[in-house]
Amino acid sequence: MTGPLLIAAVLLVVSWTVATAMHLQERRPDWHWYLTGYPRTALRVVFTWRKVAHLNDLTVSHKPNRLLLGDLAVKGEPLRTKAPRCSFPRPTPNGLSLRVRLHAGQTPAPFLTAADALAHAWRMHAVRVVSPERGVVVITATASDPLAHPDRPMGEVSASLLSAVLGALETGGAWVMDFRRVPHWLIVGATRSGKSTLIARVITELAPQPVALVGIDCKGGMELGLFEQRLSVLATCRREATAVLGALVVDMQDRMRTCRAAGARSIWDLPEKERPVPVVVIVDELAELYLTNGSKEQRAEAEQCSTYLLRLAQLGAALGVHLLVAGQRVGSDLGPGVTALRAQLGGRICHRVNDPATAEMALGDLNKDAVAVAQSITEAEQGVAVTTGELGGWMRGRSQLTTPAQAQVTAAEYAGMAPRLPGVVRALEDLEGGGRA
Ligand SMILES: Nc1ncnc2c1ncn2[C@@H]1O[C@H](COP(=O)(O)OP(=O)(O)OP(=O)(O)O)[C@@H](O)[C@H]1O
Repeated sequence: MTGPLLIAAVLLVVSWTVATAMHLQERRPDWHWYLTGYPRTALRVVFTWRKVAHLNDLTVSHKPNRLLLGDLAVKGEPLRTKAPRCSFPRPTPNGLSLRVRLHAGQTPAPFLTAADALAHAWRMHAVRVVSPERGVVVITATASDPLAHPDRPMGEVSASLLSAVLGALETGGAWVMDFRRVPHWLIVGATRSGKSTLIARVITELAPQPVALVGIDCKGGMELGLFEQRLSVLATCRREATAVLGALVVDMQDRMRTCRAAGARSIWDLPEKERPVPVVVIVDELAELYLTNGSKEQRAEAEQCSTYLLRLAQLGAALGVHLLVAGQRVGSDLGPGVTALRAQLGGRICHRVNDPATAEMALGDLNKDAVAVAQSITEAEQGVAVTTGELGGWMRGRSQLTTPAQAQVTAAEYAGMAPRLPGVVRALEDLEGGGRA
């Protein structure tokens, strides 16, 4: 009797364990990883490190080369290789990471080359190698592709003013655009790479917040027009854009005076009741603001527009005026103001690009490694981008797909939240009175 009972009990325990594991995997993939995948993989890394390092030329020779004659080791002493010391793998929500201390004479290059081999040896989805300081490389391995489910980033994200959860990063964590931390952002990418989807996502996230959204879409408002109900102002041609940006510069000067009178260094130091509403200016297709037909009038307008944008970028951070600028290209060929503007846009997001120069322009001045990674994004990877992170680092991320219809619904839902910007609206109305372009 005890035999069947025992079998039944074992079956019960096994099925309960399997059910719990499946539930965890579905609901809390990070816990599932910590409890099952991480211990196994950490041990695999520790026990295979020496061998893997040896096979991938990550070791140094223990004995000096003077014992070698051509390819032969003389004196019959076997050459002993020494793997660099690595820390015990630290768990991350979707993988693990370890620090490797290089031997004298070693460089991070062979570790970068060996990334694929390490991923295979450790049965991981991908391995990334960075060198945060001289003599050290950090190897980060991810167990599954978090970019396959950008709508399900792991870990908690605290919702804060002026921050938007865009999707997931390759670490599995949330990809957050926080304008309080990084005040201005540049988004580049070829056509159909995911720029508009990302903008739609940002607007969807900011719509419920007490933030004024100003749209500048010189393609006749075709993209940002979808969100018009939630926008405080929408400019649909360069003439309107110049008027709107000029009025924002005046508004910014008012803010400056308010701060000075209160002895505050930024609007965030002002008492809440006196604090002006933060503004995010969204520019879709930057090139439209700079391109001219060569006429004197158009060149003057483009120059004026560029000066206003630059001024907002230079002074806006502390005064609660933020820029989110998107375009297919941001080259100096658009005009001299573009390079200066780009330097002010500290946050960079680079989708798939058509030419290496665009990736270089978007990321090259901040991080050279990131340029090569951005260039490797394929056409099938819509929404995937390389984004700059903290301390000059970078990361791949994928935005959560937000369709125009979804964004439109959200914009309509929060239409009543759109703060009024009387000075800016007046500037646009004055222009209409004088005849729109
Ligand atoms: N994060 C994403 N996940 C899945 N699919 C995406 C994502 N982002 C974009 N796509 C797909 O790619 C298509 C093109 O995206 P989007 O319109 O955002 O590109 P774009 O860079 O703005 O192009 P254009 O410059 O021509 O306006 C979308 O219709 C959508 O199907």
